[in-house]
Amino acid sequence: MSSLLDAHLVASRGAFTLDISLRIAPGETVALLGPNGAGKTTALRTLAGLTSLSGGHLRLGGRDLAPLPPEQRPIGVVFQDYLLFPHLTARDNVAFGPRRHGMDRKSAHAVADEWLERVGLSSFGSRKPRQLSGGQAQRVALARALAVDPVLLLLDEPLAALDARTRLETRGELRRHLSDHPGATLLVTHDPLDALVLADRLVIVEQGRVVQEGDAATITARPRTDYVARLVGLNLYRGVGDGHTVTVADGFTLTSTDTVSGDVFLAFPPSAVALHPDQPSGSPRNTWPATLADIQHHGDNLRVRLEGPVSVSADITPAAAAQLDLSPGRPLWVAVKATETRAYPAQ
Ligand SMILES: Nc1ncnc2c1ncn2[C@@H]1O[C@H](COP(=O)(O)OP(=O)(O)OP(=O)(O)O)[C@@H](O)[C@H]1O
Repeated sequence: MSSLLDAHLVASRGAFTLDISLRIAPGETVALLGPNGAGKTTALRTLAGLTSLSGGHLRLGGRDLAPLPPEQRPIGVVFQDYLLFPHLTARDNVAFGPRRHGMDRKSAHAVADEWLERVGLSSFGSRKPRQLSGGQAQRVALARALAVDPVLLLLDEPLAALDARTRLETRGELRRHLSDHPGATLLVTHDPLDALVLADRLVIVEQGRVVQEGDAATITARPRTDYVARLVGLNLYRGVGDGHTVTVADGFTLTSTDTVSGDVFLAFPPSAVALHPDQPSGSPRNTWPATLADIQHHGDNLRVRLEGPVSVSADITPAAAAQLDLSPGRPLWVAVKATETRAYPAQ
């Protein structure tokens, strides 16, 4: 599909340099994920025109946006700090965009009322921002960004301020809107669930560069950095492959049913790891001795971190934990079936 947004964003903020390419097709939602300080907000700011480009290009629907000031860009923005006009009511905040695009007051209010209803705030239209909770203000900001039918919609952690229940509802609501939205959408989020539910494609940035992009299934199956592996909850190792074995640390090899060679990654989920008090015998599995370093709750299970020739996370049930008598420093044996690992080229 041809791109609606075609951008190569190069910009500096202090010592930090952003240099990423982004393409988004009409109707497509792309999630931009990355650790703190990766450059996500800087990317949004360059798209919105709040930080200028020092290189690259920025085209939306074939039109060069780079020379345009923020207010002339056909872009709707919800920033993390969702600045609303403090002196305007919620309704007038949402009506502001349509009014600025030349709509008469009555029609703009009708559009605003419709959007306020969609975000569940129809009875809050006459309130000023200071009379709204953070979550309500965020939803007004969302309504305000959507009310102008933007060609490019930018969402910076749009659900972060909402409580769990409202977040669930609003996420579903947002998903419905995004699937109707003919424009391009860029969503910045720390929440992998938001990304998986809302986005068609993920772009992962670290230190101002794209480290991985693709659909959720591809990224989940084949993470390429520690950050991505943690994000999708996998153990990830880089090593040298030779047939079914991958040397991931000095003299330490793991076995996979995949066939690989050269520079490769090997990944498996914490649920694929079994822990034993003694060396397991007989089965053709990856086994090694390790020491328990940390235990945390993870849903109904426990996630255990072990140190050894490589560090590894394991998910175990509370019952198994009780049997193993887990305490920090406890020596254990780790076992991972070769069939549960995935090995794939790093390049
Ligand atoms: N005004 C500024 N002056 C100098 N450096 C800045 C400025 N704003 C941001 N930076 C730096 O730019 C880098 C990228 O910041 P940015 O806010 O884009 O990251 P982010 O991915 O959005 O992070 P977070 O997830 O924490 O919001 C960081 O190293 C940050 O310290």
